[in-house]
Formats: sequence, C-alpha cells, structure tokens
Amino acid sequence: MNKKGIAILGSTGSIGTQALEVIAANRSLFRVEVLTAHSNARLLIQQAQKFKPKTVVIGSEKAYQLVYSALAELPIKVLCGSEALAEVVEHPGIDIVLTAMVGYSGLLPTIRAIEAGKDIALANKETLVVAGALITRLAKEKGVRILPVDSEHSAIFQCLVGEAENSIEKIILTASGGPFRGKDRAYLAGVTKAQALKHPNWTMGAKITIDSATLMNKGLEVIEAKWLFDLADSQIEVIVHPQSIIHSLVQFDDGSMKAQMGLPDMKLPIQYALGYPRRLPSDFPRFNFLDYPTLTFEKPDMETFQNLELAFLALKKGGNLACILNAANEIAVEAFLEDRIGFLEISDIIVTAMAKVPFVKDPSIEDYVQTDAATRDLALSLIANSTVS
Ligand SMILES: NC(=O)C1=CN([C@@H]2O[C@H](COP(=O)(O)OP(=O)(O)OC[C@H]3O[C@@H](n4cnc5c(N)ncnc54)[C@H](OP(=O)(O)O)[C@@H]3O)[C@@H](O)[C@H]2O)C=CC1
Ligand SMILES: CC(=O)[C@@H](O)[C@H](O)COP(=O)(O)O
Ligand SMILES: [Mn+2]
Repeated sequence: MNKKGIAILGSTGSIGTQALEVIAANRSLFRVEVLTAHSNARLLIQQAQKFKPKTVVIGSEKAYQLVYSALAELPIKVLCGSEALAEVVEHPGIDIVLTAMVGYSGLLPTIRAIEAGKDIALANKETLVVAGALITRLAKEKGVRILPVDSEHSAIFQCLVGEAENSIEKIILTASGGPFRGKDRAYLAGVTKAQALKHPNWTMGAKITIDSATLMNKGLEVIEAKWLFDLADSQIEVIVHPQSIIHSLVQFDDGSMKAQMGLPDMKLPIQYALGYPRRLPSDFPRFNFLDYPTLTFEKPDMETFQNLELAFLALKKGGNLACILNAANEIAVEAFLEDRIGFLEISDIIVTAMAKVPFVKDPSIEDYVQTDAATRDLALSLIANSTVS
C-alpha cells in the first residue's frame, strides 16, 4: 500500500509533536514530506533528523542558518520565511497537510494547499474562523477534504459517519469551562497568566489555553463547526462538561443523539484525521466508566465569559466580523501573556474592535488581509493606552 505523504505545518507545537508520535507509531502508513516551525530551530532539527522529510521551513530568519548547517549533510531542503511556508504545501509528494500552526498564520498556506488539491487535516481553527465561507467554497471547487482535528469537531465528524441520508437537527459542542468555571467577574479581574495557563484537562499551546480560559476557544469552535458541517447558527449549542469525556454530540431530526467519548487525548483525533477513512489501532489508555461514575453538564455563563456571546454575534452578522473578532483576540491574548493587560480586558478589546473596524458584508481574500491588519493596529493602540502595565 502507498504511504500517505504528510506535511505538518507547526510540527514543533503541541499538535505537531503529537502528530509525529502518531506517525512514529504508524511508519508503514505515513511518510513525512514537510515539517515547519516558527522559531524553535533545535526541535525542528531533531524532528528532521528523525523523520527525514524532503523539506523543512523555519519562519524566523535568525534561526535559518542554524537549521541549514545542522541539516547540511542530509538530503533535506531548508527554507525560510512565510512565502516558503505557503509554497511548500504545493509539493507533489504531499497527500495531506496538517495545519498545526497557531492563529491567522494558517490562512494563506491553507488556501495554497487547497488550491494545489491537497486534503487538509485542520487543527488551525482560526483559518475557518477568519475565512470559513471562502475556504469551504474553495475546498468544494477543488474536491479537497477538510478533515477536522479539533477534538469536538472530530467527535461530530465521527458521529456523522454513515449518516449522509439523515438531517442534523443540532449539534452540541462540549466545553470544559476552563480553569475559571464558576468564577465571577470580580475574581477574573485579578487572575494571572499562570492561573489561566492551567487547563483542567488538556495540555496545549499557550494561545489556545488562554482561549479556553476566556471561553473564546468555544466561540471559535462554534464558528468552525458552522463551516465544517454547513449549519445555521441556531443549530449549534454549547454545554459545559467539566470532565471532557464526551467530546461533542449530534442530534438528528428523529431526536436521537450520537456522542463520541474517550479520555482527553489529542492523538486520537489527529490519528483519525490522518488515517481517515480507516480507524488505526492504538494502545492509548482506554476510558472506563467506573473511573468516571459522574459525568456532569452545565449551562455556559456567557454574562461572565463574554467571548462566547461575541462569537455567536460574529456568526450571526457574518461578513468580516469573525475575522475582526479573531485578530483582536490574538493581539489581546498575546498582550495578556506578556502581562500588558488584565484578563477581562481581552473581551473589552474585542468588543471595541468589532464596533470600530469597518464591516464588509461579502469579503474577498484581500478584504480579510486588510481587516486583519486594521484590527491588529487598533487592538495594539488600545493596549498601548491600557493602564495595567
Ligand atoms: N493543542 C491542542 O491540543 C489543540 C490545538 N488546536 C489548534 O491547533 C493549532 C495549534 O495549536 P498548538 O499546537 O496548541 O499550538 P502551539 O503553540 O503549541 O504550536 C504552534 C506551532 O505553530 C508554529 N508557529 C507559531 N507561530 C507561527 C507563525 N506565525 N507562522 C508559522 N508557524 C507558527 C510554532 O512554531 P515554534 O514552535 O517554532 O514557535 C509551533 O510549531 C491552533 O490553531 C489551536 O487552536 C485545536 C485543538 C486542540
Ligand atoms: C483539545 C481541544 O480540542 C481543545 O479545543 C479543548 O477542547 C479545549 O478545551 P475547552 O473545552 O476548555 O475549550
Ligand atoms: Mn477543541
């Protein structure tokens, strides 16, 4: 059987390293064609030495020379910069591009990969949040599959196998509630980044971990689900499920519900997307009901955690509003991680950006690029005037 050629964009991150674990355990099925990182030269070199891809790309020019010299003896092409990142996904040996980089940086390489006819294993949810209409339209035109990696969307995708004839009444995305579940705004005003980075169930990159703490992650996932599964906003619900065992649910129009369950481990959805349509055997720890005699559910508190409501608003109004929400959030989360703003200011910045950046009803790719840049400028100016630092 032919091995699938995999490109991992963001191989040094949480998803990227777990994807390489999956590949290492399934060497007869996969071959690594491309690995990319932003600045972590040391890890990228180790990965390249182990997996022998045809090409590696390092985003940072400063790190390029180090990677180039370390891999000089191997038949591996070493490239640098954002154009190389967008170009490398077109290489002929690639069957699937795993988008595991963080944030808006995923958009242009994903568009290029789809245009080149590559299937996408999509972890980078921000791509669909920013430009879901454009991405899904393009994927359809090119006959490209977008295979979800995000655990909730993988759960829904798995529940939908064999259901092509049947209508979805609604989907229910589960949310852990994050480290501040049950807290009020007075408490949130004083929380630190160290507290916010302690996710109750998942070990992930810093940006998504803060998004989970503000409930923006669930907001982004609501928008991601709309585009992946072609749903109306009224068909998407969120329920807080602190144990993160039920990864999400689908209700069909006969009222029946299907859920996908398991211990929280991203290797499973990564493996499902890379192996699709095959389920690959694994030795991952198994879930046991007796270890979890109580699974609980709560309504999300959207008054305290405004970001989820803002995402529903962006979804309802459409146009470039979700792009504005995403850019403002990326800048605000970065500032929070640098102790330049407080936790509650993250939502304040997003609210202001959504009100002030010009609305575009039917955006082109250029409109998205412009909206992203304008929103970042505005958010940075708001942060410069913040009184926290
Ligand atoms: N982690 C998880 O469990 C989950 C993650 N996701 C989504 O997957 C994506 C990746 O998340 P995660 O793995 O946690 O993130 P990490 O921060 O752990 O890793 C990000 C990766 O992207 C690279 N990178 C960072 N900035 C850029 C840039 N500007 N251009 C190109 N590459 C860049 C990093 O390189 P370097 O190491 O050199 O900085 C690293 O390889 C996100 O969109 C997230 O929302 C979805 C579900 C679960
Ligand atoms: C693992 C994964 O898919 C994350 O998106 C996770 O769901 C975050 O947890 P929250 O439910 O706290 O946002
Ligand atoms: Mn998720």
